[in-house]
Amino acid sequence: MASSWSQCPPFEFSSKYYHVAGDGGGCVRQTSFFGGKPVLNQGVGYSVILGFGAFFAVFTSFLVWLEKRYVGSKHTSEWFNTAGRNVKTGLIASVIVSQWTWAATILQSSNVAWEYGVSGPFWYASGATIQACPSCFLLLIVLLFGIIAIEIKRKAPHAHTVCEIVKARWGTAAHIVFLSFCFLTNIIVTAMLLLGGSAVVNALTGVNIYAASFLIPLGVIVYTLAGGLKATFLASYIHSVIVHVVLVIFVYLVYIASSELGSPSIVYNRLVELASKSRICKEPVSHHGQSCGPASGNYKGSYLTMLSSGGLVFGIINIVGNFGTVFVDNGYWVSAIAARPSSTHKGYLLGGLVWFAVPFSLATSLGLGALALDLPITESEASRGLVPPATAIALMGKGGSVLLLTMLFMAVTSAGSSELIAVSSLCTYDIYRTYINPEASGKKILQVSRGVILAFGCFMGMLAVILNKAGVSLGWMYLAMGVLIGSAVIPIALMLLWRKANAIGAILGATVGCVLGIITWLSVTKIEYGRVNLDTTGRNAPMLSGNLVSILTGGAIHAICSFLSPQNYDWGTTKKITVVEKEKSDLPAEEYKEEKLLRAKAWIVKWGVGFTVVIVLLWPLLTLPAGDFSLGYFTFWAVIAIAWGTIGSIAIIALPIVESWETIKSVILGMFTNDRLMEKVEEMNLRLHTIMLAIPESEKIYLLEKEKAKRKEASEQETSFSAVGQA
Ligand SMILES: NC(N)=O
Repeated sequence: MASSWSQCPPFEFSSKYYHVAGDGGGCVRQTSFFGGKPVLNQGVGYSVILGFGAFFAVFTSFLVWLEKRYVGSKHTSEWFNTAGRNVKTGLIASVIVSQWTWAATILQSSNVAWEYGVSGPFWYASGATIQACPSCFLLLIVLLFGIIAIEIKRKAPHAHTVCEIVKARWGTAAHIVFLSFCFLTNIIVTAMLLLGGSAVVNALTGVNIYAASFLIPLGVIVYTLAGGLKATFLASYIHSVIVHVVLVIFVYLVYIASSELGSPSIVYNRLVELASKSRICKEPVSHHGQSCGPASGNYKGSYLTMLSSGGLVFGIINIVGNFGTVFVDNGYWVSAIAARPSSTHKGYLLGGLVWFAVPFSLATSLGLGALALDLPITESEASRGLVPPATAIALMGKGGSVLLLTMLFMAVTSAGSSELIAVSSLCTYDIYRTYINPEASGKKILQVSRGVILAFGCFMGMLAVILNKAGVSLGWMYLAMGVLIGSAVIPIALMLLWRKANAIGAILGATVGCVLGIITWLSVTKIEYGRVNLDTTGRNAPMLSGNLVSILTGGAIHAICSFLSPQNYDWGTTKKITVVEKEKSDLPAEEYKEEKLLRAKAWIVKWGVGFTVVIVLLWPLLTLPAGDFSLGYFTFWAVIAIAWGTIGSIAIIALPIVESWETIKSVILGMFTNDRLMEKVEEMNLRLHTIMLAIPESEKIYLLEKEKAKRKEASEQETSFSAVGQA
């Protein structure tokens, strides 16, 4: 393990990233990993963006058509925007996973692993509060939203969006305020998707970053336009499958199969060696912003510890921002609305547990892998999300970059299509139907929904171009999101959970909390660093204070106002929100029964709290005595990452197929045989027979009509014969 630091390269395994200076001036590290040179050619980049885009546009539209043709679903505006409120557990879980898997989930999680070591992926996946209790809040956020999802079914069963519920409960002023926060959330999430997506496509293939920003949303617009929410759900499943297959490949590569790493003990030994205090990190053996030597702010400078102050600060910022992007993103409300009431809670729990593996297992592999390979990644490359592509290239060459590109494309497009639907339903139901045309027909609603998808899709591209031009990075946006939208989280959650919560408190909490959060963020930046720019505002201290002030003051103001003047609301008006097209539902009425929904709520609270205690208390508490991990402890950690990734992937791939087997069978039968048609004819016969039994005259009328039709036919034949005879 003892290396001679004066020799070049300092480590045999990373020799390709070092060279001896021509003037004999010693060892020089490569100044960056990518060095502006793409690994793949532009043709591959355009093929992935346009090829996958076109494939998904055609394939998903075809699946939706098959469902219409052989399963008999009617494509009304309600179906377009709520998928019939009948989506089952497995598909809901897969939707939650793909909707919640952003470019940042793949890229930023590995960035924090590269910065803080093992705590980074855990903090990303779980979010955290205090060092003594590095908790599982991100998972908790999804679990908590599971409770909200059940409350929607109980208290606003016909709602289409979160803002419809706000208006029904708190009136127009609150509606306008929360509509603005919801749009802001969609814009922030969309911006992050395209910033991460375009940066990686550009770094790996050299495709122009602005062209990538415009072309990535193209395929998504087409299939979302064609099939609405159901299309995004079907595409989400396929995207989830691809993301999880690639995830498992990378995890196994780093810890089992790769010739460069290939076992937890190699990764462990390398991480110990790289963080050694005796390592020389001066120019030009290493450059400013590259990882070298002990990790600052970590216990004993180790990458193998949960005791990391940087990780802790990131964790707190993470929890605030992610509360915002779940609770204030209409996309999650739309998914909850689309879920079959008996599937909602299980779908959210399963989705939350499976999603945990994406940042945790992937970043424990690719993020730590980047460190263990001593890659010369720079701070700027890491902030743009380029840690995982660097590791993928180092381990697998071009194949790795194609896999990573594919995985990222899936994440960006599936989360992007969910954002399209989220914005489209807000514009359609909360602006058009509420303020412009309250009597709008289903057909008109469908037209407006599609128009908004097209418009917002184009806006997505322009937004990414503007942000890229302004130099905003994925990492900066990820940390800033909680400052901007955190203040709306508690008021929006209390809307369905607390009868005393009043309108004025909600409005003041969200707006004043946001303004105070921004003032604090910028003031701390000015005081700490003397100047306010993208670099200084993106540092940990200002982001931490801005995020905390925003969410806490938002909640405190709302709570104080509501205690002073409680609304004592009974959810009467939210229950009266109406659907546009009343149609026969396939759901049995008992799906909406109060006792059943209360049982579901008790279930999600029990299991949500159970899982949270395990991950919030047991898991982190067990890491405290470990301090700087031993080899055995790290091996156990890596095994958890591998197992969680593998089991989660199997569950999310298999369950939707098992649950929808009857529908799949029915489509296949319908496509290749007449069995389905015959089944339908038999069912119609049975229905007619039942009607005739119930209304005896109907049989007499039917026989008379039949006789009349026969006589008519005979007389027509006679006329035509005599015409032929005369001729
Ligand atoms: N969805 C997130 N925070 O990756």
